Amino acid sequence: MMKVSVIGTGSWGTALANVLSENGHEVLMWGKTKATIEEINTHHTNEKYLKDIELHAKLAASDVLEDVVHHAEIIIIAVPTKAIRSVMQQINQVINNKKTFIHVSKGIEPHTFKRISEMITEEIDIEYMEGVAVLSGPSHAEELALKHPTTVAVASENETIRQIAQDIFMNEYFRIYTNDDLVGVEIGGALKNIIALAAGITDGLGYGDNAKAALMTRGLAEITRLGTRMGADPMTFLGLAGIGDLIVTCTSVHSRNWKCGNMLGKGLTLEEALSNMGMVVEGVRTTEAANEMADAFGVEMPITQSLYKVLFEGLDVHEGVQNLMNREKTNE
Ligand SMILES: NC(=O)C1=CN([C@@H]2O[C@H](COP(=O)(O)OP(=O)(O)OC[C@H]3O[C@@H](n4cnc5c(N)ncnc54)[C@H](OP(=O)(O)O)[C@@H]3O)[C@@H](O)[C@H]2O)C=CC1
Ligand SMILES: O=C(CO)COP(=O)(O)O
Repeated sequence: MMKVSVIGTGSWGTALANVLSENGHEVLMWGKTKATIEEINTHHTNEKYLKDIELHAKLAASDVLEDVVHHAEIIIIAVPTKAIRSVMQQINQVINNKKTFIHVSKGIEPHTFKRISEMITEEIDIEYMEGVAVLSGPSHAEELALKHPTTVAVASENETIRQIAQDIFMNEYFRIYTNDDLVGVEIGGALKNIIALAAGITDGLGYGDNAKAALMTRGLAEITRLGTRMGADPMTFLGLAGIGDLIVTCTSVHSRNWKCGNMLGKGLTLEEALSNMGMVVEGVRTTEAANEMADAFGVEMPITQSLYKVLFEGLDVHEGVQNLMNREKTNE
């Protein structure tokens, strides 16, 4: 059994830390909100993020980053993409030996187009970096916390790290597949959130399964186009981190991206929809990044580009759908 640290006490960090504790590892979580830390340590719950779930009795949390970083050689990073750089900079201030980072976040940084593993590598001094991996796939925290069968991929350029990640997480309800396509697994997890927002919008507008199936299929085509341009293996997008995660996020009642899109389809503004959520909706910022990337690399991404106009330029959602349907005739 191993010591593992988990950075982030939100829904995904808590669900994964709970699995690691269930698997017998000695887990210490870090979060910035004292009340959450106290609740985890005292009541073994995290009601804001994982309602009605009793956490493993040995799962512990702290708001002292230094203690959590020094606790283990394996560090799980589970904060929203927007917080990655600042959290990694704080970790770099207190780190004192080599660590393996396994991140579970789904996004791309606007303007720089950096993936999460690239941001982590940039922010941690090289002498403290053992390696980095991503864990991603169709997995809502709410279901994993209930021990419902869940499968994900873990990708790293380093085979030993892939195997360590597989070994620490895997159990009878959480099945981990290794994958050597770090770029593809990160890009698939990030870009599916854009399509889930769009699927939420068409559901909110009252369109049915035809529209959603169209978005998922044509969405996968544009994810694959941008992903391969970034160096991913196109086959990755037919796996858990591609189509698998696209299915779960576009069809699940748990998806924050789908829920946010649904509110937009029902007429709420982006600001209103986001303030109703209270949890991270990664797809909004990723749409900004992917829209810039589509322009910069000359990759055709009509769904992403229409959604960008809806989110950031005030395009009416009905018009967004009409624009997509009335594009130039083309081959599949
Ligand atoms: N939820 C899920 O089912 C899944 C989520 N993911 C991905 O995991 C990542 C995290 O998501 P999730 O756990 O759901 O998000 P939540 O919104 O549930 O929680 C976010 C967590 O990050 C913390 N946080 C936010 N900003 C900062 C900051 N600047 N510094 C330190 N901590 C910060 C929050 O702290 P506080 O509470 O103190 O504000 C909170 O603990 C996302 O990229 C998401 O896409 C991936 C698969 C499944
Ligand atoms: O990535 C996820 C499921 O695999 C979580 O999706 P949401 O952020 O839309 O809830």
